[in-house]
Amino acid sequence: MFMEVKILKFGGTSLRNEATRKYVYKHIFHDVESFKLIVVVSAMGRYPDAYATDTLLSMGSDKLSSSERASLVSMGEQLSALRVCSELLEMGVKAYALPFQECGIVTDNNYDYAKVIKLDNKEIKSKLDEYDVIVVGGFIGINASKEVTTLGRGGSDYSAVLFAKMMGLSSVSIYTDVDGVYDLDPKIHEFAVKYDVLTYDEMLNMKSRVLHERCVTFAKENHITIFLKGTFSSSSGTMIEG
Ligand SMILES: Nc1ncnc2c1ncn2[C@@H]1O[C@H](COP(=O)(O)OP(=O)(O)O)[C@@H](O)[C@H]1O
Ligand SMILES: N[C@@H](CC(=O)OP(=O)(O)O)C(=O)O
Repeated sequence: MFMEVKILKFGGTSLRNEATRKYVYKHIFHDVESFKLIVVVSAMGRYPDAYATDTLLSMGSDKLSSSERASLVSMGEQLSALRVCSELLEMGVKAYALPFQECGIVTDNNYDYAKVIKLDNKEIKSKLDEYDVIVVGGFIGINASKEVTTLGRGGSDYSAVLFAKMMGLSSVSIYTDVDGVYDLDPKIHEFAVKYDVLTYDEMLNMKSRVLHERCVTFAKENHITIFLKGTFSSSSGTMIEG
């Protein structure tokens, strides 16, 4: 039976521990009924959590080359994908953790803030024929020599829209620890007001860290609607489009 593909991205704050990942799996279980899923994951948690990006960075010397630093830091996303995949398999879901070499996001050699030069869906498409859920680390790409590169801090949001483009999809769902985009950071401002809908330009002008700038710019250029939703909430979130 043909099933449409859907992309869900979960940030590090949603993947921090078993309790938070229970909410992640609720969303996956809901959508896997009707779609084949590409689940884009960030590294689990924040510093000093064991495998968070800044924890990994703190283990590396300044003397590492940028390629070595990309290898080190990408391990957070790789571990996260393998852990989420393992937990899904234990729950009976036909899941596969896509290795970074198969991600199809081909970049230049700027290891810290790589520029995407090609999107190749061959590997992911063939795995989607076989599995119901493909779990893939966000924030990472590969260069022409199949070395790992990174897309810039916070770049997993960008990965989500890159996979949408790669698969010819017109929307992505990005889940985070707040239930939408607000006029001010809702964690700091008690009376912040949530937007139901925003244009790409309104989102870019806010300069908020809730979505990576590269993600919104790419979505705008490629007409990809972003649904920003709360992992721990059932509200409809914020829709970002034209
Ligand atoms: N205008 C805003 N609306 C919503 N969240 C915002 C805003 N400005 C800043 N934030 C912050 O963005 C955070 C989500 O981004 P981030 O920490 O990168 O999450 P994730 O781990 O899901 O990638 C929220 O916890 C919130 O504190
Ligand atoms: N883990 C990377 C990439 C990322 O996008 O993470 P998050 O989705 O948790 O903000 C970082 O911290 O930069």
